[in-house]
Amino acid sequence: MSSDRYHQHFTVSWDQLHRDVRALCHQMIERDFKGIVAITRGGLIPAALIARELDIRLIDTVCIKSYDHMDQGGLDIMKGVEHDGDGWLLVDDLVDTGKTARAVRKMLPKAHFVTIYAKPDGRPLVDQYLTEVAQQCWIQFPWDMGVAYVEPLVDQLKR
Ligand SMILES: O=P(O)(O)OC[C@H]1O[C@H](OP(=O)(O)OP(=O)(O)O)[C@H](O)[C@@H]1O
Ligand code: HPA
Ligand SMILES: [Mg+2]
Repeated sequence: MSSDRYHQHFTVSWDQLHRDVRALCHQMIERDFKGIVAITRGGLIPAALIARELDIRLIDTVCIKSYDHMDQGGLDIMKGVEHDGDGWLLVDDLVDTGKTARAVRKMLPKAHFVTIYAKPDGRPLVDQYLTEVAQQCWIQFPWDMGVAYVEPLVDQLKR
């Protein structure tokens, strides 16, 4: 499948991401987890921020790749875990089609699965998320962006 399905962008700044992760942590404050399993690579930064808020020191990974930028390919699972996720928090940055989530759910059926952002097709696969984003929207994360000079509007209009 290709990037044709994305018609809009939802740009997330570092600051916005941090606030969104903290808001999700507020909803989990009463819970006690054995540790976090982060789904690489997108889940790593939310996992680190959640670990700090909930004082979790034990962190493992499931290493999996599905996309080359906006192009979805086959699932490449490079590393799993040796348990069923019971008592563990499973973290990814987002769920889109749900293909990644479905595969990880099979590996860790008992984990509490959270993402920061969720699109409608993948939403039923996670236990908790903070913000719903339209299916045709590409979520642009801060680690994929840089700060750039923008020409003043008057100069742009001269060209
Ligand atoms: O619901 P899906 O359609 O499966 O898409 C969601 C997955 O895609 C992205 O990972 P990606 O495979 O791009 O790897 P990355 O985390 O290393 O960027 C994202 O971080 C999720 O893990
Ligand atoms: O909307 C998205 N943004 C970033 N990575 C992704 N991987 C699947 N969907 C997305
Ligand atoms: Mg990912």
